Amino acid sequence: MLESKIIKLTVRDVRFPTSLEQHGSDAMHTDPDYSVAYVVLETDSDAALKGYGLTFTVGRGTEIVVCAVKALSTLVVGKTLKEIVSDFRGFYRLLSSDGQMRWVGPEKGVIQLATAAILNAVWDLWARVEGKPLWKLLVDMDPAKLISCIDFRYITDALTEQEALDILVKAKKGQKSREEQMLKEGYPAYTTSCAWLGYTDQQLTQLCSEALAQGWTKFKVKVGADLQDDIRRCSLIRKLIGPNNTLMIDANQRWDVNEAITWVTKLAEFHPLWIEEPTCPDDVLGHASISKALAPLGIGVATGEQCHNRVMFKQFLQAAALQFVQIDSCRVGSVNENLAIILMAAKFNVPVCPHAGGVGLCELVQHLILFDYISVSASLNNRMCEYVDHLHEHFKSPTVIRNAAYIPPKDPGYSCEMLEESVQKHHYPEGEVWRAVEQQGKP
Ligand SMILES: C[C@H](O)[C@@H](O)[C@@H](O)[C@H](O)C(=O)O
Ligand SMILES: [Mg+2]
Repeated sequence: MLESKIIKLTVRDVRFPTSLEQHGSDAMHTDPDYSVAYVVLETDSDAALKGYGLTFTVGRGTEIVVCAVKALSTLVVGKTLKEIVSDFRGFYRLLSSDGQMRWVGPEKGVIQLATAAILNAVWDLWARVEGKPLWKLLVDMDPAKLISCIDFRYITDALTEQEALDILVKAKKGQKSREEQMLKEGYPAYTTSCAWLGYTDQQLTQLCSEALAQGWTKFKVKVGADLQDDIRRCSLIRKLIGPNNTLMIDANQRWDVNEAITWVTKLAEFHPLWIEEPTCPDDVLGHASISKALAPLGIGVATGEQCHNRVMFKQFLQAAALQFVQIDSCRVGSVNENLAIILMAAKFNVPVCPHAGGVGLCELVQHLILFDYISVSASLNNRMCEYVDHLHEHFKSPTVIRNAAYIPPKDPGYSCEMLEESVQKHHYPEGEVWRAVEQQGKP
């Protein structure tokens, strides 16, 4: 089936009106409608084999991403899966370095989100053809083959191919037992569902108490709009979860560098493990200053959900500007680029704690973090994967959480396939959900 040829790419604008109830709200995104550019690759295979992919976006931005996916589609349609995966590095370059399209990137912003959507669909297709969930495809793959999927251009000063290979070969030891452990216990998660910025104190209290009862021990709170509110909310949640559970705070890029240091210092009494996205996501040296200033308070800096590509992550790592690497399955160039980031994090000995939530981000990124544990880092120390309890019901193979841990998916593929009924209902603007929203006079 590797010979299957991709004969058609469709992409749809699928949005969920999450802003109506303030789900997902933060200091910078006050009314997010969680959305995806949803890609389906059709093949000429007898088995009606398809590959499903997506990238996460927010509301009106989706139509631009859909356009970019269409613009890249000619590079994938007509290729066989074999042609792609036998030189995956070359195919990544073809998409990311196209002579006319790269001007609107390169390897950043909308065009990189579109690249992610397409490549996620290709990886999904490949994993389906191999009959394995994506994490297992990666875990079983020969290290040299894995390395051949990565574009090392611009990162060899931080990580050479040989070093990457050595990391993978070294981590072969104990791989089997780590895989068994994951299948039994799952990968540890934290929840962001309790404390979106637009939630009332009452909602926060209720959701947090429910989460505690379900066994959650690690919680993330949105901060950054108003210091007094932050103090009140952090104090409330710290009281609810007690001194031994873990608290993280997330400012979604709200502050200038010095402001970040002053503000977070005032929240230090609540003992957050990390401050996430304190300032502009491109400001490597700013993050380094914040990291340095907050280290004596025992607070680390986490970032990555809006980090363009492997080159930015390289600089963050080189400058000791982050203490937690937040990979995102849809922001950078799919599995190919995330492999590079995961391996660089291993070289620099910085834990990977993925960003998830949105639509489908949990479904996808669980595969990458399982691979990280089983085949790269071999450690759970200071590591956990984000979980948000929204919109899973729209997926064919939704995430399974047990005892606050991700249970490894079993279905073949990259867990990107959505229920066709959900796609149609939420298709923007003609889906029935959006027609109803419009009739009620909401945005
Ligand atoms: C707009 C989104 O909900 C963000 O607030 C969200 O991704 C967040 O930063 C997170 O870390 O989960
Ligand atoms: Mg965040």
